[in-house]
Amino acid sequence: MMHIFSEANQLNEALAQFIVSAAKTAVAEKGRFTFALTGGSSPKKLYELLAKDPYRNELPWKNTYIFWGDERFVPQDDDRYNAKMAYETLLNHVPIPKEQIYPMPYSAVMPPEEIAHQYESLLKKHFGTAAPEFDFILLGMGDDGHTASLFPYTPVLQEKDSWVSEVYHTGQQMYRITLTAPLINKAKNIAFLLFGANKAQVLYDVLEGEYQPEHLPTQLIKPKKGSIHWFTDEAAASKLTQSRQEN
Ligand SMILES: O=C1O[C@H](COP(=O)(O)O)[C@@H](O)[C@H](O)[C@H]1O
Repeated sequence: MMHIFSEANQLNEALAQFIVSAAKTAVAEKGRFTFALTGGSSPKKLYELLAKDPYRNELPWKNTYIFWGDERFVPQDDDRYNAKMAYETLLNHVPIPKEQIYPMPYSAVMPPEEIAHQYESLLKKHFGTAAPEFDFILLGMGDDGHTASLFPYTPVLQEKDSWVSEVYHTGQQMYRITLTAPLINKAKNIAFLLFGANKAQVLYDVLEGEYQPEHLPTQLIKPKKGSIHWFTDEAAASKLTQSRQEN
């Protein structure tokens, strides 16, 4: 479903309300809300908004468990570390028990494969060995069609069994850790957040172009039972056909 707004503020408010509603539903049904955050620049204002009332007050922090969809394999104090921004804008300002926050760790001595295995074990401990179903996964999308750290033409796109994987980004010469598409697709709610004219062509290609997930990994995101929501501004949605904008 598309949610298109003329202004970034309206978009962030609508997404914040949607998150609150999903969180309340999850807590009412199961007593907890499992929420995977995204990195990149797009969610910064949303996180700042969630850290303020009324959202801060309305979110069930004591029953909320925070995870990440992906992480850059850099030290925790590096500005590129996705969790750093989330702590600074949101998590340091809300009454969530610290032990309910699970950033993807970095280690200078352990290889990224090992960290990916550790994070998968952590998810198994948390969700049990059956298919983990996040209540909410927030995602962004890069200009190249990647989402989380599912980058074009990387082996992780073929992953069928693992829930978490390392991936090497040759351009950035950096390892990343990412949830895999099969795991993301088990989520109850998936919301993409994107802004700006620079995302217009790729959004059109992903939603209305040929299915070529090796080139546009975001096309792999097709929830099995859950729902997918696209929160965008008018600039990002500007190349979509009218009928798509209305769906
Ligand atoms: O590198 C990343 O980029 C994407 C998109 O980021 P944005 O700055 O264009 O919003 C993000 O979804 C991902 O989590 C992050 O690691």
